[in-house]
Amino acid sequence: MTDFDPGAVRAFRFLDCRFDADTGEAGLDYAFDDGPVMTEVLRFPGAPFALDGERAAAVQRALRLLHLVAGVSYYKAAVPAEIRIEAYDIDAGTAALLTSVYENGLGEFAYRNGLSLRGKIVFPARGSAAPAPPAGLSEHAVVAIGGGKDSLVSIEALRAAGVAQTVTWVGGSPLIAACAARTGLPTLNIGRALSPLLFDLNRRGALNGHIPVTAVNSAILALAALLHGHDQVVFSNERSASYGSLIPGTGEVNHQWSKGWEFERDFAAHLRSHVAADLRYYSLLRPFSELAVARQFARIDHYDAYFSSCNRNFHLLGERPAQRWCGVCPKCHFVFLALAPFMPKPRLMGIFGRNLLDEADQAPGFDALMEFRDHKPFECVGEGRESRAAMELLANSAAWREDALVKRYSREIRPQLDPADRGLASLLEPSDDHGIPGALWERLRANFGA
Ligand SMILES: CC(=O)N[C@H]1[C@@H](OP(=O)(O)OP(=O)(O)OC[C@H]2O[C@@H](n3ccc(=O)[nH]c3=O)[C@H](O)[C@@H]2O)O[C@H](CO)[C@@H](O)[C@@H]1O[C@H](C)C(=O)N[C@@H](C)C(=O)N[C@@H](CCC(=O)O)C(=O)O
Ligand SMILES: Nc1ncnc2c1ncn2[C@@H]1O[C@H](COP(=O)(O)OP(=O)(O)OP(=O)(O)O)[C@@H](O)[C@H]1O
Repeated sequence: MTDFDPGAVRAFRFLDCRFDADTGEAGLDYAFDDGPVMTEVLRFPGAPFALDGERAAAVQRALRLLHLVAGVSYYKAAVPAEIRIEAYDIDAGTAALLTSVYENGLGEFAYRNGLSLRGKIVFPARGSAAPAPPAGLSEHAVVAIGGGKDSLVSIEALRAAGVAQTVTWVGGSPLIAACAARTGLPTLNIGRALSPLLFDLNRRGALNGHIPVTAVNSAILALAALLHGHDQVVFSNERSASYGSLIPGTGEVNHQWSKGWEFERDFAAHLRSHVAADLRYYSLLRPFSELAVARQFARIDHYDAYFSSCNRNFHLLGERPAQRWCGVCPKCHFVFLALAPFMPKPRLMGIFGRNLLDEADQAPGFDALMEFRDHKPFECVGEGRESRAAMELLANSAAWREDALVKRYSREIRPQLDPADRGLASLLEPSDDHGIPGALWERLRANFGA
């Protein structure tokens, strides 16, 4: 049935949002024109919450920010020309942040749907906002866990640095729950249910595509931190996430824009200025490349039988893979390639249950990672130069050089590359763009050394 016509919708409406401190349940309401109310529901464990004074006010501001950011899932179903915010006003700074999140975060969605959204997403701003005061938060990290290698590297780095942390995730993934339990640390699992009406619209002809899910999770964790009186939200987005896929004729399209530095910098500044002056948001892995993070992950084997970076595990609806690693998607290809230079071969094959680099029919997947005759896939994978550098290391390794795809690289791809295009050293150097607190950064830098 395709009876929903996105082109006929005039306005997307942010109706209202509410939080019940006795139950820990939040409701976020949206609608198209005069259509039914679409409600997203979040459940924050730990209720009842005793909130008063500045912390109660900060929670209310964080709730509104979440309402505005999470609206992207619903807005994208029709991308109408008008946006209305009906229960409260936002200032120009908030409107600018949201325009950036919607325009950039829906970049892949727009490209795949043949739409041009630049300059067309207008959040109505009214009035001004006073700078947010501190909310009396205590030093404690709410650290996001996604079930893959990156957040586990951060969790272990925070543990080594002696930072108190609660391992936190959104949604009902059993895989993430198992990884979180394996850390042996305090955990927090936040429930999130999208409105069933959205899935109904999808079946009836709505526009669909990728949304900036890390922006949504960031807003959820910011609210969780305030509810628990914690002063920092820590993500594990690496430097490579700031670089998109280069599409001939279109330019750069970044699947993981909300994992990039631009989003992190702007969102962190917004939380401090508009939500609570003492709430920090940063990515612990921001200065590092995917390869530097993979090298760090290879130094511990505590999670080998638990983690997975394969996104096929994380669908809300439908099938999940029988194994933790499907072995054929871009994330499986990339993580196998990135870990191979830093892990004993039997260990890596034990994790994946197979040797992806000896499967000749998987050549197109690895070619795309290296940006050879294809663009980098729309997935959370490293830069092309990282994949080339990893393959170069394997081509020089007795353990790997006879495997089908490594041999093919040496024979067909390597001769076409400039040596500067396949070097490792510069990729392991940390960069300066990050928001990690000073003392922690010094310890982390030492911990990540060669
Ligand atoms: C797991 C996954 O990759 N899902 C993407 C997929 O969704 P699909 O239709 O196959 O199924 P479901 O995940 O079950 O979702 C059902 C529909 O629900 C809507 N929806 C879902 C989550 C949400 O937050 N908002 C939503 O509106 C949507 O209409 C779904 O069809 O394809 C979708 C369309 O391309 C993607 O939007 C789904 O991506 C999820 C939001 C997701 O969690 N993806 C992460 C695994 C992911 O891509 N992470 C990125 C981070 C990128 C970023 O910008 O933050 C990464 O690791 O690189
Ligand atoms: N369900 C979730 N709830 C909260 N945070 C999440 C969730 N899924 C992912 N994240 C966080 O989003 C960021 C990006 O996720 P990403 O999948 O890249 O990381 P990962 O799962 O730790 O590692 P990998 O890159 O190996 O998959 C990480 O900080 C991760 O902790």
